[in-house]
Amino acid sequence: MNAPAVELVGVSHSYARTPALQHVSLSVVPGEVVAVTGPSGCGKSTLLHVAAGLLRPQEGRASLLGQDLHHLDETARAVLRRREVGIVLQYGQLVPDLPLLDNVALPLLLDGGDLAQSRTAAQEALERVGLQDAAQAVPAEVSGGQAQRAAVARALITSPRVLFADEPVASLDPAGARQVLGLLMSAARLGGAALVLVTHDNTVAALADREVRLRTGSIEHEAVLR
Ligand SMILES: Nc1ncnc2c1ncn2[C@@H]1O[C@H](COP(=O)(O)OP(=O)(O)OP(=O)(O)O)[C@@H](O)[C@H]1O
Repeated sequence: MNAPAVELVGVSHSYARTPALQHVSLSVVPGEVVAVTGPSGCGKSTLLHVAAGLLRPQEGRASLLGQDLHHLDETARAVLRRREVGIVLQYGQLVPDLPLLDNVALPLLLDGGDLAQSRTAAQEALERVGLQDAAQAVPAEVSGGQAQRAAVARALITSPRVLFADEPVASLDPAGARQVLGLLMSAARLGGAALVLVTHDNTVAALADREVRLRTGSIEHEAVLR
């Protein structure tokens, strides 16, 4: 059995008085695609933020690639995320002042990558999401769907071992959604990345190996799909 790439054990978290997650445990092995589903407000995004080390839960443990996130300081967590993890959050999260090319190159540049090589890799990544002609546009000059595709290109540029995607195709048309899902799925199926896909869309969830359905912060149902 493969060691889990993503692991949550007994995670609970509340915002002020709103409980968002209660005693959630989940592991995802390399190459596995897990869809996290459930109604609005059930805790999907909170789960993803905890699993990616963006939010420290009040109870329980979260590990990435065998490293307990509780034992890493903020800098070490950021380095682990930058090198090994790709994250696509719900609303793009691009740097407003940078052209898409440099937004996508950023994970390589922050890790000391050569500027020209990083930009070449970013241009190739933009081509894979159909944005080769928008490389010099800043995020405010492109549509929501284009910004979302750029965020996917940025998440994939380091060939991460773990991918988290929060509604990655919600703002895309059917062709764009197929393209982006194809890239994320092949990072898992061919590249061996563990992929956690938050979605409210049953047709997207049906592509996963396993579906984990949340309800009011707890796992209500788990189904092996393939
Ligand atoms: N920053 C925050 N401050 C206060 N409450 C929050 C915060 N973020 C989330 N919540 C609350 O925590 C609960 C879980 O929210 P979360 O965003 O994880 O759910 P979700 O399933 O991802 O929702 P959606 O599908 O609408 O994005 C909800 O009741 C939400 O209102």
